[in-house]
Amino acid sequence: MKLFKNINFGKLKEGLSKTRDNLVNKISETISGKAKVDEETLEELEEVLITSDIGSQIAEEIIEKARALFKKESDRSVDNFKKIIKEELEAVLSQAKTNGEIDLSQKPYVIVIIGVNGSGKTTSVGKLAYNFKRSGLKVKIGSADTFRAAANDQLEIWANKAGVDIISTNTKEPSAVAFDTIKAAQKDGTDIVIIDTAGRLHTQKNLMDELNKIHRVINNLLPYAPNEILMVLDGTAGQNAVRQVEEFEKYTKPTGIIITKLDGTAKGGVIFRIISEKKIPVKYIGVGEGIEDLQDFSPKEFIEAMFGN
Ligand SMILES: Nc1nc2c(ncn2[C@@H]2O[C@H](COP(=O)(O)OP(=O)(O)OP(=O)(O)O)[C@@H](O)[C@H]2O)c(=O)[nH]1
Repeated sequence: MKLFKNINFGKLKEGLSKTRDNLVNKISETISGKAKVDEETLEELEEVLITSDIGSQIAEEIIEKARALFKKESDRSVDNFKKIIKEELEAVLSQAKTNGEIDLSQKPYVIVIIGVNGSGKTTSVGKLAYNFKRSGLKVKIGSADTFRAAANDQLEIWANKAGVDIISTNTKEPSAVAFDTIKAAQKDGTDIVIIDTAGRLHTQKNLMDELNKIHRVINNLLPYAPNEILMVLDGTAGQNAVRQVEEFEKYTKPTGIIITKLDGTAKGGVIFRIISEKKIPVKYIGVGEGIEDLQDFSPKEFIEAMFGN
């Protein structure tokens, strides 16, 4: 089923302003006043790209591509360079693209949300539930963050705001909450179940193992599930976000990524590294604290918003 697409271009552009300053505006400064992009300028540009958060590998590839194209085309104008870099960055983001559809042939469709503490999991669950509800789907949230009492209250507030059901048996263990939520969903024909989990670090082996237990319990009830394991990454963590994915991958297999807090950070360039190195699709991006501020991720719109056209 094709879902309602939540992309507010103005908000996206505003949210990416610091990342734009750090990347696009620095590129513009380096080439401004120059009629042509010569070899010396290309080297300066490589430096700018490397010091942004896109990572040195992508930076080098872009400069190599520009160099090769300039040799062939002889159009060394600043505009042509900007065109090349836009196309290259969009190609990086398109490496792990999704069609934005979900398969409801078997219900409920189950999404498990994972990530380190404070990355924005609970907030993203609330926003996701709201987006799904707007697509006309019946949604149920399972509050399997049974470690932090406040997390439950927080999630209940979000569920109320989104107007969806929540199962929060906070005296139980997380996998039992997942069990109860799916049972309840089967009973009342819920389309989508979203399971929130407690924040954890890869060093907490027992908590990491618990993720597998939640997975097993869901899979025992529904052999096709979970349909999605979405890892939430705090965009302000920059390069650290890539390491977090690698550490979690030792225990579980994230099928998609949500990058939060892209508003207010200059480090949004990390999205390029995540996609190019991990080849895991970025499904949603958080650009604010409000319920409408979880947007669908689209490479084209993201690049247009970054370059500010
Ligand atoms: N500006 C901004 N803030 C966000 C965004 N997403 C989450 N936050 C804020 O980040 C903080 C942490 O969010 P939570 O959703 O509580 O994070 P969590 O991962 O559930 O935290 P734990 O349960 O402690 O692991 C809150 O203050 C949120 O308002 C976003 O996209 N933009």
